Formats: sequence, structure tokens, C-alpha cells
Amino acid sequence: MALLPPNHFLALPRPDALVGPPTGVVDTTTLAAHDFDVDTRTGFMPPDPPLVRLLSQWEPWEQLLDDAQAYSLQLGSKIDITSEEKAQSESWRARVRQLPTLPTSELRQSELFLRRAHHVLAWIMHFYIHSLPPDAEIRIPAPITVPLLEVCVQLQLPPVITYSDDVLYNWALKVPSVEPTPALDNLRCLTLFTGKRDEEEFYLASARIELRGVDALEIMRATMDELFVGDALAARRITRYLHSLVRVLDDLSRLLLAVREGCAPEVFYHEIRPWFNGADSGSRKWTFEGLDSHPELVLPAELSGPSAAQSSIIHALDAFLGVDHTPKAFTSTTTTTTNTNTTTSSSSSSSSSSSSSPTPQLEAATVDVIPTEEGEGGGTITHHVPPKIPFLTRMRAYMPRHHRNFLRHLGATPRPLREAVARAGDATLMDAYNASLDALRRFRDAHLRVVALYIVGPSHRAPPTGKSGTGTLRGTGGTDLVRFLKSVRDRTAEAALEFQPPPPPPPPPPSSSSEA
Ligand code: HEM
Repeated sequence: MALLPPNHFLALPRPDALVGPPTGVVDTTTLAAHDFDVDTRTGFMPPDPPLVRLLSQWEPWEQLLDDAQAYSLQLGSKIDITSEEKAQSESWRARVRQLPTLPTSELRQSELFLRRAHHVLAWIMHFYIHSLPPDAEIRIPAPITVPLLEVCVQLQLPPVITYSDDVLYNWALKVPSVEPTPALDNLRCLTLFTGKRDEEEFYLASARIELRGVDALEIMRATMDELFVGDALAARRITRYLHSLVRVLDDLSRLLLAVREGCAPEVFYHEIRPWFNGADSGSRKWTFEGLDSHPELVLPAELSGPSAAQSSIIHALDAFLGVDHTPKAFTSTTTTTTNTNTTTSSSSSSSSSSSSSPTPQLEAATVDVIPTEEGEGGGTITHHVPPKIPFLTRMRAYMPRHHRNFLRHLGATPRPLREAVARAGDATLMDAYNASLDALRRFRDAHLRVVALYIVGPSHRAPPTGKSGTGTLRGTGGTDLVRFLKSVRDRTAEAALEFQPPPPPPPPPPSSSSEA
């Protein structure tokens, strides 16, 4: 740093979040935006607790979110919903429709404002949609869609709740602390659909995994430094780091299974999970009103609900260990989206994520845009078939853009660990590498147990709805759940390397004296 000229962007102090960077200066608001916004103490979580409220000009949004929680809005699909509960949510939704469409340009002063705005608006949108009666048309009012999509353009995120909204930027400290890293038991959530501890513990299980995962990020960094050196001492150090990684990964499995202590499976399945559904999880299309007058605001091809499959730490572990999740073959399907006055189309079959897109268009999604019907009055997402992009790649479009870039950078390293281990011919190093992979496989086994407990079990016990299709259980992101999760687990195990002993030394040349 001492060698950097004083006006180099890496030498600039962190801009004041409330003032923003001066015109023409690189935005380093996120402390390390230039460095993928990955913090050495908190990893993909921000180093400071997220903003809890926007400035007064956006107070009407904050107030509506407060009220949705204070009134305990209920799922519109709740079986025993009372008429009071229906009336309560209808009057709240009427207030959403009557909101003025607030300007968003001043939110651009700060990444922190934009994040909070995405959090508040996306949360209001899910409250709005999922509190509707189950047979009502889903038309999201313009005072939500227009500012939300404007914020999405800035953040390069889709207009839906993401893992960053419900985990990364949804926490505060229970008790103030000066520790550089929040203690795992000192976290609480800012926003909840149900107000229940079960829901809070569900998000906090992921938050704790992110924080414990910081040590894994440090191991990755140190290993990559040693791969650059590449000598015998480096191999010994990497061996040691990989054994440490096993301990971190086993802690992640423990933290994952600890979700059972605070979150009851039936509560999760019936009361919490339905709030997460994206446009691709239901049979009703989502219409975004008010886009007729905003042709610049483009809807993505599909909108999946939040999932920890959007957690960058797990993607980073795969990239670091060289686990390849590209399906051996995947079928060709089509997604359809419409957007008033918009005729954009993009396609890609690449499994790697694309660069930062200036629009909220999902990266690498295959989109067929059809003209909006006359009088439709908004963009419509009618996505019911999975697009041809692998699920885990699709999930990257839902991550904060700096983290997405970090994963691309990690995946493009010129010195991949797995290849270095395969080449080294060092049995001890290979054992350590395989042990790390096995620990990641154990994490995925633990995850399968959690999914069996929280989704498969309750779905079997649930009363039939009468509208079941094939009977295939689908994930939040529309995946064929168990088959998909098992295949991801198996691909992790398949990355293991087999030690090939070096060929035996050539036999000594025959001695002439033996020829008698
Ligand atoms: C009660 C707790 C949990 C449940 C019920 C659950 C459920 C699911 C489901 C349904 C999927 C399928 C993908 C989708 O459609 O969304 C999934 C994928 C995934 N989940 Fe979870 N999850 C839980 C906790 C966690 C936690 C705490 C993490 C780690 C931060 C995590 C990480 C992942 C990952 C990385 C995937 C993608 C598949 C993989 O890479 O193995 N999950 N989860």
C-alpha cells in the first residue's frame, strides 16, 4: 500500500456511507468493493451490522414493512385463516397500492442504502404476494415494482428476496460488542415473516456458517499463495492447511445440524417456507405493474425464491477444491418472460457466470421474450420450466455482484489446487486433499438429512392439496430436490484423487560376471 500513489483508488479511505464517494471516484463504500467485498473478519457477511432503516424520505416503505410484521400478516393459503386476518392483510395491501412511487436516485449515494432498499422492497413484495388469497391474480403494484427494479439495476440483482436479503444483510448484534467478528451466539435478525424464533434460527444457521467459513477463506488464500511458490515446503504447508480445512468443514456441518435446536420442521415447512416462493414455484404468473412507462426496466427470465444455494461460501469451497457440478448432460427447455415494450433476448449455454450486467437481467439465462399482450400493463414472469443453465450457476445471479466476481476469479485461477495435487505425486498431500473433499461431502450428507427432516418428511405428512402434479418434490429454486442434492453430494465425492505410486526404478543393468 505504501507504494501506491495517494490518488490510487486502493489508497482511498472508505467513503462515508451517508455521503458516498465524490463524483468520478471508484465506489469503495463496501470497505473492499475493489477487493470483492470479502472481509478478512466476516467473509461474505459485511463487517458492520447492516443498515436498519433508510432515511426519512423512504420512511413510507419502512413503515409498511414494520406494519406487515406488527400485524402478523398471514399466508393467504393458510387453511384456517380468519376473516379478520384476511381483512387485515387486504387493508395493508391497499396501503401498498396507494403508496407514492418514491424516487430512488439518491439511494445510489451508497451501496448500503441500495442494499437496505432491496431488502425492504423485496420483503414487502413477498408479503404482498403471499398474503393474497390463493386464487387471486398476482399483480404487484407499481409503487413497489418501479423502485425495486431501479434498485436492482444498480445492484445487479433480481427483483425477489435473495439470500443476501434474508441472511447476509439481515442481522444485528443482540448485545453491543467491540469484537471485530460477531460472536455466533450474539446475532439476531432484523426482518422476519412470522416473527417466530424458528424463522430467525433458520436464517441464523446460515449466518453462523458464513462467519465460521471465514477461516476456510483464509485457508484458501494461504494455500493459493503456497501454490504460487510450489516447492516442497509449500506442499507441506498446503497439507497442513487442508487438514485445518477438514476441522472447519466439520464445524460447518455441526452448525448446519444445529438448526434443529431452534427451528421446528413442521413450522418451517408450513409457516415459513411458503413466504420464500419465487415466481417459478407456483402456478400463478407474477405481473409487475407500471413497467409500461419504464421500458428501461427489464425483468429477468425467472425468479427463484431465496435459498442457501446462493451462499458464496459453499460455492467458493467447490471452486477451491475443484468440484465440478456441471451436469454431464442437461435437457433443453425454454423459459418465457414478457416485459412491456421490451424485446431483449440473450442466450448462453455456458456454465460459468457472466460478468457484471448493467441490468437486472439474470446472467446467462436463456430468454425468449414475447410481446406483451395489449393492455397487460406490466411485465409478466411465467416461468414454470427450469432453464437450461445448471442450478448452481443460476444461483450466482442472486448473489451480490462483488461475490459473484470473487467466485469467477477463484474459478479462473491459473494454479488450481486439484491439478497441483494430482501432479505432485505426494501421497500425504493427496490424503489431505481427499480428506477435505470428504469433509465437504459430509457437509452435504448432513444437508440431505436436514432437507429430509424439514421438507421431505413434512411434505409426506401434509394433507393432499388436490393439485399435485408428478409428485416430485421441488426446491425453492424449482429443483427436483432429493435427486439434485444427491447428485451434488456425489459429484463432491467423485472429485477425490487416486494415488498413483511412482513407477518402480528401472532394473540395474545386467552384470557381465553372471554370464558364465
Ligand atoms: C433447515 C435448513 C435447510 C433447508 C430446509 C435447506 C433446503 C435446501 C433446498 C430445498 C435446496 C435445494 C435447492 C433449492 O431449490 O433451493 C438446498 C440447496 C442448498 N443448500 Fe440448503 N437448506 C437448509 C440449510 C442450509 C444451510 C444452513 C446451508 C449453508 C449455508 C445450505 C446450503 C445449501 C447449498 C449450498 C445448496 C445447493 C446444493 C449444494 O451445493 O449442495 N442449506 N437447500
